[in-house]
Amino acid sequence: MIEFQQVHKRYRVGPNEVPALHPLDLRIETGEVFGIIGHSGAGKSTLLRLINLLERPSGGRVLIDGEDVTALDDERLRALRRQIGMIFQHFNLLSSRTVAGNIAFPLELAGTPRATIAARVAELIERVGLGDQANKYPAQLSGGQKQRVGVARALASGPKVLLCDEATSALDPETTRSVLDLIAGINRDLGLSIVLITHEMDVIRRICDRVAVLDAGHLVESGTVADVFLHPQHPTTRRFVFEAEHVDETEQSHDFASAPGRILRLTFRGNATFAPLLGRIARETGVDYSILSGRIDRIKDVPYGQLTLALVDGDLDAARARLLAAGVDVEELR
Ligand SMILES: Nc1ncnc2c1ncn2[C@@H]1O[C@H](COP(=O)(O)OP(=O)(O)OP(=O)(O)O)[C@@H](O)[C@H]1O
Repeated sequence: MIEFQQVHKRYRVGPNEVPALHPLDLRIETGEVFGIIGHSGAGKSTLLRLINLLERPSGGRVLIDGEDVTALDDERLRALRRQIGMIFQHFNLLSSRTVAGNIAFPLELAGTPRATIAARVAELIERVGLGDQANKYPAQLSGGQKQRVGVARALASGPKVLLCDEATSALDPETTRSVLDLIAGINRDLGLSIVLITHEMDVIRRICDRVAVLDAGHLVESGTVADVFLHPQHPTTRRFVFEAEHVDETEQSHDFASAPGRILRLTFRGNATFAPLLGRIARETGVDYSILSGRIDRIKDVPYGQLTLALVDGDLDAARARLLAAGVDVEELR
């Protein structure tokens, strides 16, 4: 478990101290995929780099499995860093070394015996799906392949935590999906805790269990991805969600203004997404409805549906009560 307790960070710029993170508390559970989302300059990299002490907090404590990492001496800090792998937006591979050589590098630095390195590298190359690329150089690889090397290198010393610093931001959408699937598989198979930072809600939606939203150095919202994604509270979170869904909030409220009756937003999760509820409840309660907007998608592996309806006639309160009883989240928009 990684815990931030009243952690804050200021950078010294010339004679001034500039705040990058205001005091925040955050807990990342062992084995989860935790996402941190925010716009450029929000403090995401700073927060991530406080975990392996690439940055030191200006105040507060960072605990890993109950141990205050800011109090570690150099030797124990080196040991801690071996427990924490990291991958980067621009891969940070050594261009003069092959795929195998890049993956072997941290093991060589740690003084691991040659035979052990060779076996471990072969296993990692298979693990990240680069079986036939071991002797290629980074310049001969695609972006997705380079990031697979980055992942293998980060896993080389058998870490408990993997930090991902905008790991897919330089990749096209299809490659992004395949690298995210690789990371999700590593979390599932090896039980590693994963902390990733991104400015894309789609990345969060695809692989994270929980998410924290940073805005100008403040932690403004956190929770399960389903709760935050389906019911965003803070304006910054709402912007991320609407952006991911290609929804223009102003246009939408204009459309809704001309719809008749009451307006409800229904959120279906899991199996309720595919249940034939609406037609039945409309018939039973005499309510008529028109669909103003809707989507069906997935959050990680769980399907969800979100529909905004304009409801007229019939017994609207009975319809609402039946939806609630069927496990549908109901929000009254008007
Ligand atoms: N080494 C540094 N010295 C001075 N200021 C810094 C330093 N690193 C970051 N900052 C400032 O701290 C704030 C947070 O930066 P940080 O890189 O953590 O944000 P970010 O959310 O990761 O942004 P981006 O997505 O652009 O990388 C920004 O205002 C940035 O300019």
